[in-house]
Amino acid sequence: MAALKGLLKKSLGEMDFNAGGGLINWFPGHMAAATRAIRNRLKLADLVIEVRDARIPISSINSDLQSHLSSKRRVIALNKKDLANPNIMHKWVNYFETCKQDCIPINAHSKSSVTKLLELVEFKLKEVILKEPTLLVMVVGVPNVGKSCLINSIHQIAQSRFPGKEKMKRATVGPLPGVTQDIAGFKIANKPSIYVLDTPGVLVPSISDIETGLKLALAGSVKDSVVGEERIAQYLLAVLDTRGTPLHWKHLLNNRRIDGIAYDEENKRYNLKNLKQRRSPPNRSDLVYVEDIVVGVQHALYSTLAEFNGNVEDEGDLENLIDEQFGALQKALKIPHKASEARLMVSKKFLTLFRAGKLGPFILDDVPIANPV
Ligand SMILES: Nc1nc2c(ncn2[C@@H]2O[C@H](COP(=O)(O)OP(=O)(O)OP(=O)(O)O)[C@@H](O)[C@H]2O)c(=O)[nH]1
Repeated sequence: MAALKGLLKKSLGEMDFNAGGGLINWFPGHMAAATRAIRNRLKLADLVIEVRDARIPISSINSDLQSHLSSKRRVIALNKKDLANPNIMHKWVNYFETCKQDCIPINAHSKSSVTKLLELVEFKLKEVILKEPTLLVMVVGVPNVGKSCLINSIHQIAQSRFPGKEKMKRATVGPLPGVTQDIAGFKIANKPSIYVLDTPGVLVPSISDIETGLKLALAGSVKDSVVGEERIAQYLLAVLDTRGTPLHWKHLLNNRRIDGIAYDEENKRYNLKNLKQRRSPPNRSDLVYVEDIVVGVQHALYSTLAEFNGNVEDEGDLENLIDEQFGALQKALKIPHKASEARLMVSKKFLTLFRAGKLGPFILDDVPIANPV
């Protein structure tokens, strides 16, 4: 890991990062104002669903608001669990359990997964509050963690539970008794009535170090243009190499060969002939094409790492390996050799594959030994 950190420092050093944000302008100014607004809105909520990205359960937080959030009734939803490594996810769930913090891995696109989250929310509210006529649940989280998708799924579940009922238009809620505010939400339960507010609170991520910023960028919570796709891709390659991940792909690549994709040593490409013959209907060709690319990318990273004579813990060696991998990826991704912006194009395509989960499930944050959430 020392090599990875050294490499980050070298490649990003000129960006003069410091805890206050340095020269990198990670977020537009108006987001800080949003944090103040959320603080006020949070006062209305009886329970908060804090959505985090399951691939970065700690990096996707707003540390300024953590004390505020943990003092409320809170359920942490680790969203995008379909993109996260289930074995490590299990460790994260244990970790949150040890911290006595309710947490549930979800997929915001899946109705059954969101239903389980709502069951937990109802349970948490009903176990303590029976008399309140109206209870409010607020969804918060940093950008791109899936808040809107979650709220959409909640909306659909609410409609099936209470068909014909209108959205709540007005409710007597607020920090002071008798204060009435216009609030829109979806009813998810009766006795007591529980509503989920239809607008999420967007939290500003806390970026205490460059690696946290890169993890957020990799997960899509920070715009690519802020750090640059090449740096993000370089970071991803460094993580994969130092963890030895591409070496595990050997097994996958072998299985795929059995599936019908044979590697043609002579022409240095995957031969899809058998696969195409066996698979029908023909409109699966797009799928086969993506599969072909993924196999090519995995093979490129596997073979460069397997043949690498250096030490991935050495900063210079790691940098050389990554440079070589950019070249191998360029071939695998079929990017014309002379493309002047080849490295940028490689980075963009490589990141797209990673973000779509095509390179396998991942968790970038390490599970802490202990400590609060
Ligand atoms: N694979 C996967 N993708 C998801 C999941 N939930 C959301 N997404 C995707 O993540 C992206 C961001 O989702 P949004 O719901 O717009 O996220 P948000 O938190 O509302 O984003 P902001 O509006 O930027 O605050 C979209 O492309 C979603 O399709 C999930 O559980 N799994």
